[in-house]
Amino acid sequence: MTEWTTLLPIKILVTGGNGQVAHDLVLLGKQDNHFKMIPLNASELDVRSVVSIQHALDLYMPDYVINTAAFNKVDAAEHELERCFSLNRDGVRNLAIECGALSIPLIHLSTDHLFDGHYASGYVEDDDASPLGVFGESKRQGEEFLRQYHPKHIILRVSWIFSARGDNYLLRTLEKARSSTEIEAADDRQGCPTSAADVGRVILAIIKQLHNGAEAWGTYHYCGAEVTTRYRFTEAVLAAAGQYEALKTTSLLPVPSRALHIEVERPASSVLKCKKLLSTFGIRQRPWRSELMAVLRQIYQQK
Ligand SMILES: NC(=O)C1=CN([C@@H]2O[C@H](COP(=O)(O)OP(=O)(O)OC[C@H]3O[C@@H](n4cnc5c(N)ncnc54)[C@H](OP(=O)(O)O)[C@@H]3O)[C@@H](O)[C@H]2O)C=CC1
Ligand SMILES: Cc1cn([C@H]2C[C@H](O)[C@@H](COP(=O)(O)OP(=O)(O)O[C@H]3O[C@@H](C)C(=O)[C@@H](O)[C@H]3O)O2)c(=O)[nH]c1=O
Repeated sequence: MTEWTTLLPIKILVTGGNGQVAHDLVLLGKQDNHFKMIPLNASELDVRSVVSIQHALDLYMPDYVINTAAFNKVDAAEHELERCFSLNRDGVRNLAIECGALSIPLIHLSTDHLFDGHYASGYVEDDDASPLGVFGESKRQGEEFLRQYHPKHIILRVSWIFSARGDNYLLRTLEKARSSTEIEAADDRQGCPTSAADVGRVILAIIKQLHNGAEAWGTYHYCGAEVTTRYRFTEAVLAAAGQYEALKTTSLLPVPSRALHIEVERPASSVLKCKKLLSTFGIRQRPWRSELMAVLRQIYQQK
C-alpha cells in the first residue's frame, strides 16, 4: 500500500460551501497540505440539478465529495416539504448516482433527528430510524438512496451543531441573552452538542484513512462528549459568555419542551453512541465544553 503522505494533495469537493460545517471543515482542510479543498456554494453546485453536479465533477475531478448541503429548518420543513425533500432526499440521490458512476467516494452528513428519542441510553447505527417530523424523514430517505446507489459512501450522523456562524442554538441563545432578562430552556430534551469544527476534524480523519486503503464504508455516529440537556447547555453558554460581556439575562428557567410551543416535537433523547467510529477509525469524542470555549473565543474575537 502506498503511504498517503507521499501522494498529491487529496482533492475534496464540498457541497453547501457556505454552510456552518462546510466553513469550519474547509478552514481545517486548508491548514493541512495533504488536502486541497474545493468548497462550492449552491449557485456553483446545485445538488438538485444533475447537470450542475456533472459539470462540477468534470471540472474539478475530486478524489472525494463531502455533502453538507441540506435543508435544516426543522419546523419550516413541515410546510416546505418540496424544498426539504428536494435537497435532503433528491439531492443526495443525485450525488449518489453521479459520484457512483465515477466511483468517487461520497461522505454525507445526517442527523440524530432520524430517531424518535425513546432510547434514553442512546442510539447505535443499526437502531431503527423512526423520525418525528418531515426533516428527519427527508434525511432518512436521503440515507436510503445513498445506500442504494453508491456503495462507496460514509454516512456520518451528528447532532446539535454549534459554531461561530450560521443559524444555530448557541448564536440564538446569545442573541436572546443580550435582549431578554429571562430565558427558558428545555430540561427534558437530552443530546450531545457538537462543534462544526469537530465535525470537520472527524471527516478529514476518516478521509485520511479511506485514502490509505481502509474499506470501511457505511454509517457512523459522531457527537461531542458528555450527554446534556438543552437547559444545561444553555447554562454553560450563559456562564461562559458572561465572562466576555454583560448579558441582559438574569434568569434561566428549566421548562418542559411542550411549554415552548415548538411546532415539531424534538426527540426526548437523541444521544448518538460513537463506539463504531472509535473501533473502526480510532476516532475519539471530544468534550463539547472545550469546543464551546473555543467557539466563544472566536465569536468575541470577531466582535
Ligand atoms: N445544524 C445542525 O445542528 C445539524 C446538521 N446536520 C447535517 O449536517 C450537514 C451540514 O449542516 P449545516 O452546516 O448546519 O448546514 P447549513 O444550513 O449551515 O448549510 C447548508 C448549506 O446548503 C446550501 N444549500 C442550500 N440549497 C442548496 C442546493 N440546492 N445545492 C447546494 N447547496 C445548497 C445552503 O446554501 P444557502 O445558505 O445559500 O442556502 C447552505 O450553505 C447537513 O446535512 C445537516 O442536515 C446534522 C445534525 C445537526
Ligand atoms: C426556542 C427554544 C427552544 N428550546 C429547545 C427546544 C428544542 O429541543 C430545541 C430546538 O432548538 P433548535 O431549533 O436549535 O434545534 P433543532 O432544530 O431541533 O436543531 C437541530 O437542527 C437539526 C438540523 C439537527 O439535525 C439537530 O441535530 C439539531 O441540532 O431547543 C429551548 O430550550 N428554549 C427555547 O427558547
